[in-house]
Amino acid sequence: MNAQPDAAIVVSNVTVSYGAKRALDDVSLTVPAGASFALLGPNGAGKTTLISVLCTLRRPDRGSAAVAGADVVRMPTQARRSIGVVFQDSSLDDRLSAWENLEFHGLVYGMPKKRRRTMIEAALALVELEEWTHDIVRSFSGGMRRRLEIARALLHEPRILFLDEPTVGLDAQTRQRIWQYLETLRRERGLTVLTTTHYIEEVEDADSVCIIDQGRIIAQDTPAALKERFGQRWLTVLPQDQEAADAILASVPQVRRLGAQRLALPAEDEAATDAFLSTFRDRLSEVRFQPPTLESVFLSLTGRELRDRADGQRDAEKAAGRRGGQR
Ligand SMILES: Nc1ncnc2c1ncn2[C@@H]1O[C@H](COP(=O)(O)OP(=O)(O)OP(=O)(O)O)[C@@H](O)[C@H]1O
Repeated sequence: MNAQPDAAIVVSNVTVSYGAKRALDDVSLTVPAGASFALLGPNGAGKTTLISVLCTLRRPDRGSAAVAGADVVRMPTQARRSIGVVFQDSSLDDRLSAWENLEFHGLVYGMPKKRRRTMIEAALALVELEEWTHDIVRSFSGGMRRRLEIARALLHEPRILFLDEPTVGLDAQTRQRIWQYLETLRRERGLTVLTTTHYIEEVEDADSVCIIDQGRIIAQDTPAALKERFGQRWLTVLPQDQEAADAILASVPQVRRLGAQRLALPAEDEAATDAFLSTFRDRLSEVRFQPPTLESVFLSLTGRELRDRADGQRDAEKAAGRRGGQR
């Protein structure tokens, strides 16, 4: 692997399989130091697997990866010291208080007592949990737990922070707050932040977005450049009934299904769009033009919507499993 001095993360041709299932297929990417980098992809794309490799939890079958200049296979201890991780599923001990959870983490990292104390206080202040310092985590809401996990991930002052779907199942306000903490950290401490998500709206402000699908990277650039290159205007329609949907699908080859009921067709060709609407308008109960979005980038690249119907259900299940009460 070529050393890249200003790169926080370098992944080179990484392949990982679980039995016959190839979760990552020849993945390469570079994340500059201090960047906010979003890994965007549907369920099962390989996002968690990539984070596991970068966190030294899973050895790649092929290829190599380095964080803050430390190869994750050859120098795992050094690699671990430079990263903080917020896993998809909560790994807090909910029988302990917020302070005790952080104290335990500080001990694991061999932080001396005085520094532990200072850092715990600072981390709890950052995520606005000082008031709940000595409360038992079991009584915390989903949002409070996530904030505490972020505080814990930062305790040993890592240079890189990995967050695997940090806002799944949280309400919009809490999600926004979490992104604010991360942005502050990045600006003030030069932290590199790699986040996985399937919430498109959350990656609009990232420096770089990497779209991953079925274990392969299919595009990587700034959100604006991705939209410019791959984004299309789409016309999405809701046929009045199944018969109308079947008629459209049979006669317009470029139409794609969107979820269970809606159909979409590229709207770049005005004449073709007008012809479509004059033929089918009476059989449609909803017509919408969509400007280029990252969602349309994903659709153009894969022929599928990023957020399928199962997602909402999955988010709700995750949230239910995670939430200890609402505050
Ligand atoms: N321990 C495992 N054993 C077998 N297959 C696995 C294992 N972990 C992941 N996979 C499979 O590897 C693929 C990639 O999974 P991964 O969890 O990395 O995706 P993801 O993008 O993080 O999805 P999600 O958002 O659902 O977590 C999926 O097809 C998944 O079913």
